[in-house]
Amino acid sequence: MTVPLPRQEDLPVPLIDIKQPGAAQAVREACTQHGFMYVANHDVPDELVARQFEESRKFFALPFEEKMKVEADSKARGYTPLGEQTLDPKHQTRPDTKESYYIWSPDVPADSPEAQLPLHGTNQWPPADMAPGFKPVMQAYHKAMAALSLRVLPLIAEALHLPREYFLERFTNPLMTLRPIHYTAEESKPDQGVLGAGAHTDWGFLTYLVTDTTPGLQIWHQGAWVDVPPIPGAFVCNIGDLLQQWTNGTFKSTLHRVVNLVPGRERYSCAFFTSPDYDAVVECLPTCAEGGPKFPPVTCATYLEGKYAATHAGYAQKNKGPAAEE
Ligand SMILES: O=C(O)CCC(=O)C(=O)O
Ligand SMILES: [Fe+2]
Repeated sequence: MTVPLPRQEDLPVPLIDIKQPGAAQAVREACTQHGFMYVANHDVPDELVARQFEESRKFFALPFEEKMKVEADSKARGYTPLGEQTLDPKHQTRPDTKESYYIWSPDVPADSPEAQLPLHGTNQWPPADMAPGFKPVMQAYHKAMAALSLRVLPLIAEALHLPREYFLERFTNPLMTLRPIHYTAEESKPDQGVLGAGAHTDWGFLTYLVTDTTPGLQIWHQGAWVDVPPIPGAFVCNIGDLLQQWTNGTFKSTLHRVVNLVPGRERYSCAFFTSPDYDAVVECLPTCAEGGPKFPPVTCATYLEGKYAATHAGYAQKNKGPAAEE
């Protein structure tokens, strides 16, 4: 770690060294009280994080027509332009002021049977002459993040008083999505429905977020929006809806949003969304059953597809029945 970590009392959510003894209990407290934590001592090299940002900046700086050559397809792989996503349609007057790029695993050949499944397909990459470093760096970053998220699973299981391998058995071919994001310099006006990213909860199991030094992430905590600034060397990690449902609401999938309060300043972040196997059934865990199940069982597939269709205009358009593209 190159920069010393801040003191816990100066932070809005717990900072957890995932190798420290007692980490599972600290995770439990963070996930039940905040739904968010900072994850430190994660072994993803700072240098790889920095290279990810370099490639992200270079890609998003390309001309619009070039980026649109790899526009996200019906499997949500590729570039989503400004205006394509509205995370909180009820309260936003305009789409999120951001553009992004989705890179997934599983990444399967287009002619394989797996590619017929929703949300399964082949990653798209910008041509090498347009963005030479993008593919190798994003692939390396995806690999490092996938490895980290599998290392964290036993800790989550322990925090829930489950056998340590419980989630690993349900993450044999998991859906994991890397999403570099670029927010424009436009100032957000939350009371007028203009935001970098509208208020939302994440949909999957756990999300690992890294941001350039620009603040903007806010979480809804005890009736107020609270800033969660980036910490160099740590990921912001939050619970998604699937883990909330799995834990019967014990772990919170917390509402959050992105606001640009510094007009004229762009922002780059990169989210790594983790979810279990496509066909994993998410239903009340035995250790969280007190009071009876609060959510009906759902498969990972059904839940995620619904969310893509509800918030991504491009995804909805490309999947709207037999006449749709592809
Ligand atoms: O960019 C950020 O700080 C947050 C992004 C986010 O919440 C998301 O993509 O789900
Ligand atoms: Fe989010």
